[in-house]
Amino acid sequence: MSDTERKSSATVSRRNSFNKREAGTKKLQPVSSESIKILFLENISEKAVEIVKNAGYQVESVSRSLNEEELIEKIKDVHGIGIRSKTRLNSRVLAAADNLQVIGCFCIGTNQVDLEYAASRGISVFNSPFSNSRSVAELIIAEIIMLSRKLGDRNNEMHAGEWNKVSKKCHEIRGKTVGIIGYGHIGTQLSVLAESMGMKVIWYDVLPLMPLGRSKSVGSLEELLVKADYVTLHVPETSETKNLIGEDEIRMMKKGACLLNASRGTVVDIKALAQALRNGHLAGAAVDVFPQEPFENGKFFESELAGCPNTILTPHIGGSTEEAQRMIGIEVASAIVGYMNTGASLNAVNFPEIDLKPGAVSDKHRLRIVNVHQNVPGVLQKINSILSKYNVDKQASDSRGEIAYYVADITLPDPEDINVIYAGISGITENIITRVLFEK
Ligand SMILES: O=C(O)[C@H](O)COP(=O)(O)O
Repeated sequence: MSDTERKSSATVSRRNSFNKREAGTKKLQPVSSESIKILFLENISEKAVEIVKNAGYQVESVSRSLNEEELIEKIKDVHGIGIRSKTRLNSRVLAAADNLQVIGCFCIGTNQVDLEYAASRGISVFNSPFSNSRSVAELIIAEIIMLSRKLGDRNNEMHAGEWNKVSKKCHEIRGKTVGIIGYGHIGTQLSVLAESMGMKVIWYDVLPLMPLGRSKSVGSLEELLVKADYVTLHVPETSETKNLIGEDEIRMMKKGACLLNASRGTVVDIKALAQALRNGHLAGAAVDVFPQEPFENGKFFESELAGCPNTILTPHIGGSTEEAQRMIGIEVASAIVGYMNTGASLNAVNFPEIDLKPGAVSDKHRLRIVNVHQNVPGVLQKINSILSKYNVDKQASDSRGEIAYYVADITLPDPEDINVIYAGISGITENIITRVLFEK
């Protein structure tokens, strides 16, 4: 659908619904909530499904991720999509999404989405920056103990019928040093848990941050690698973190140290890690994330790490607990509904942030204009000249990079005027998306 077709079909549906509006109604919402289509992939929690259904939207939930071609087909007519870490929303996929207005990443990471391209198309992206951090931190604590007691190997042996009672090279974690790379939501949770179990905590972050408890920041990654008995990664996937831990960094680690990665698969050079485990430089590793991960459960998985000594491999389950998924479901689904119904972009990761509170309830024809436009001089003047005939109750605008976001509440003497306003604003050359929301 071309931009012109997109605009005109929206005008028609909005006009029809506006005429059906009942007097004395109070909540902002899109023209016709029931025509909004949301696609959820990767087994997003039932709680999230419930929230978007309660908003009146249509929702389709698929338990797996989709590949690029499948996505291009499926994303065509949806207004919102919910994904987790596996689904790649690159510019080719997003270019096919004619109606898409909002993306919900039901996880922490947003590296799987081309955020800048999404913004340039007026699509806002939300995530859940901390709801699964406790689950990841608990997994790391469990794995530190498992590695220090070589539980993975003992478990495998027992299942294979071999009794192997040993204490050599098995240790308590009390008094040992854990080195946390990335002191964000997960790193700090882990810091507190590890310290409460008697571990010494050192950490390294590119930002100056407040150390929790008795933890200490170190001046460089190298210093952390040299000092820690357990090195654990909690960084996002960026160009700076790609292969952050390679052959040289592994060599710097203490002989007999362990490496844990529950961040992103690209952060560790898997080949170098496998080699260090096989030649005994490292005593163990726990890896939850991989450069290539299967799209769905039950698929074949292979890695050079398979069969390495004292190596725990898990299928990207750091955040996979009922508690985390429920919390993430509530947080991100509410952000999607908030954005669709009121235009609130607070905490969006790629968008200017506006959260315009609706004014006192009125029995007049009040509506909200939500507009994304190119961030160039003169656009606000054009919008305001279109709105100058009407009473603008409130307005707000903000910009981020190449896009600007504008939200205004206006009162109309004649409901039919909405068509003039909509056509005017969406017809501005710099317009990216214009939406109209009603108090119903
Ligand atoms: O980004 C995250 O929050 C974690 O990697 C978990 O991702 P998941 O929701 O795909 O398990």
